[in-house]
Amino acid sequence: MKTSIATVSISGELPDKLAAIAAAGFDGVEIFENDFLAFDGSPADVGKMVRDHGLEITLFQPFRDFEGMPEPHRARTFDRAERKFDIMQQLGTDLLLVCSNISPISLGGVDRAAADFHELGERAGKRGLKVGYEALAWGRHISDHRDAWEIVRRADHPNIGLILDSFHTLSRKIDINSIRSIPKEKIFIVQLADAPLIDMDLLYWSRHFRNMPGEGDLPVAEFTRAIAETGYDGYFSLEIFNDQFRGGNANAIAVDGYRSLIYLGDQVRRSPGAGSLTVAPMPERAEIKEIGFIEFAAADEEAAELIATLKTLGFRKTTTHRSKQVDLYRQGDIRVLVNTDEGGFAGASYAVHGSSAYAVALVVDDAKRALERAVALNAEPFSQPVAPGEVEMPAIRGVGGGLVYLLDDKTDLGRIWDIDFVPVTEDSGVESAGLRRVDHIAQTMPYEEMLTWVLFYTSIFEAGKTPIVDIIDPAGVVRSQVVENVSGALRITLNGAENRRTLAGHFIAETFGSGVQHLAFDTDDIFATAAALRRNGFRALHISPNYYDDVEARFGLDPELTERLRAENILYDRDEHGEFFQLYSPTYGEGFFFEIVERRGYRGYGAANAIFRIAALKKHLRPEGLPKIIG
Ligand SMILES: O=C(O)c1ccc(O)c(O)c1
Ligand SMILES: [Mg+2]
Repeated sequence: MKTSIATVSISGELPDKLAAIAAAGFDGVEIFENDFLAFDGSPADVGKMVRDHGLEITLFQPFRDFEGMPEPHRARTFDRAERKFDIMQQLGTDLLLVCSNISPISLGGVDRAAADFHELGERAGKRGLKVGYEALAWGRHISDHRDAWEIVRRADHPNIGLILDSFHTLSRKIDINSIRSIPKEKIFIVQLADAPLIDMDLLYWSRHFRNMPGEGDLPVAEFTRAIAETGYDGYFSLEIFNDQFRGGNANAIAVDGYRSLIYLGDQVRRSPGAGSLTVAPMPERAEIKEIGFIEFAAADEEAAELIATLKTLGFRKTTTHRSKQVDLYRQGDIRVLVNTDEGGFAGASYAVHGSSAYAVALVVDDAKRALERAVALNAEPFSQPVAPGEVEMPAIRGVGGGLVYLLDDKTDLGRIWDIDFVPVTEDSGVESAGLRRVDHIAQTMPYEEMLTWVLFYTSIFEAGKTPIVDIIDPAGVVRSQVVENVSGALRITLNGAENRRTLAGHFIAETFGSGVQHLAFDTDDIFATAAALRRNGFRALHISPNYYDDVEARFGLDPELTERLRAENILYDRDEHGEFFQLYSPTYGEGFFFEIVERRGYRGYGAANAIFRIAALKKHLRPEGLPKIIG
């Protein structure tokens, strides 16, 4: 599989775009005409710059409003094409993309268009160039790749072929199967883009909302599979028009793009009939069996406050690390590590972000293979020295520069608590609150980063994503999307903040980056848990009484249940699968908090309650700009 990306997909000036594209690992680049026109240098200069980066120019585009023009426009259109051929020869590329005509004066007729292409093929052939025809989803006469293919077929010229673009085909829900009967040598190149499902005008959707394969909702893998089944093994080229990417970080977008293509190739490679596609093999997506631990970096009073909170939540210190200042707090299957070591990555993380849950360990079937896949997908591996005899945990860098450790039961990784830790007996003076496991981990990030991390998790791990929902904060909207696996062992909510006045935005600004903003633990009996927490001295987040009147009316609750919810500050929700109960802590530090949930079949995350608990949580934050009050 040869990889390419259109310059239009990346932010910045042409030289910056090319540098980012090359650094990310692409083999080729489509030169988008506007990027070329805005660049102060000759076509030959651009060609040299591209090749100096080790890239190939896969095509020059777009050439618009060509086929079916009445005279005298027709003659002028051919003159225009000759001028573009001149540029292509100086650039050093042999393929021109012609997109279907949108001009109101263009004439229909498959044979007329085929004749135009035949003549263009003659002219291109004289110069050793080729022309590919692409059906725009909003083309005036041609808006379907099947019609474009019929024109190419009738043009019957070796220098005229078809260009398939997943967006144009999938946005119109055109039968993918129709691709399988196109001869592979007539497919000159394949362009790929995904998009979120939004019901809007096709042109506007395409020009502003495309995203990388796997980031949206279109069946791009099925589309690619159909192409692979033709035997095509040429370039797959990303062509992403996206407002956010245009303003984003060129390097990060290019890395995401490359990851999306490699991941797509891997998905297609695994299906029967895709044998022609040359893709380097990598281990399959790793199945997450449980959350191994969550590790906080903390120091001084913040560490003391965290430990005190963990105790009121019913956690007990059970073991301590042999060589580092790291203690393990346990309850049910939940393991929370508190790392107060000044050395190592935890110390460095603390210095930058303050106390935070900077590392999460995921238990997979085979940690080594999971790491291998992550690295194949350009994740950044992480390691640091360990003391002799201690276990070296494979890890990759995750959200906000934090760590994702990978554990398994196959190796010493499964015995890490016996090897690296020694038991302690400490009377914590608190009772267990019946917390059983981690329900979900909420990571907060700037909105622009969300697609990056959705792709990161779903490409490396066996997990799917839910649609994005809007969470209303009194100071703005926060977008939330869930990455989860079928067993429920992995549930991560990604929250994208657009401004710093929201609870999520405040957290990012004050902790200097993205990270885990809250942890949700699961109980079998929320009322028993609430009572135990109260006895431990835990103070639940106070919820407005108005909420309970509404919830009782909305769900038709028994007033006795409403009264119990109100007394314990428990939030309630229901979906078609069952009921949901939520209890929150106040915020700590710059907006971190804990949540406790009981699921009675319910599958969501209480989005309907978010507006109420966010308003309540925000009351605990110090006002913006005021100095922190100690003590
Ligand atoms: O939006 C457009 O006009 C446009 C141009 C060229 C393409 O290849 C395409 O997919 C869309
Ligand atoms: Mg296209």
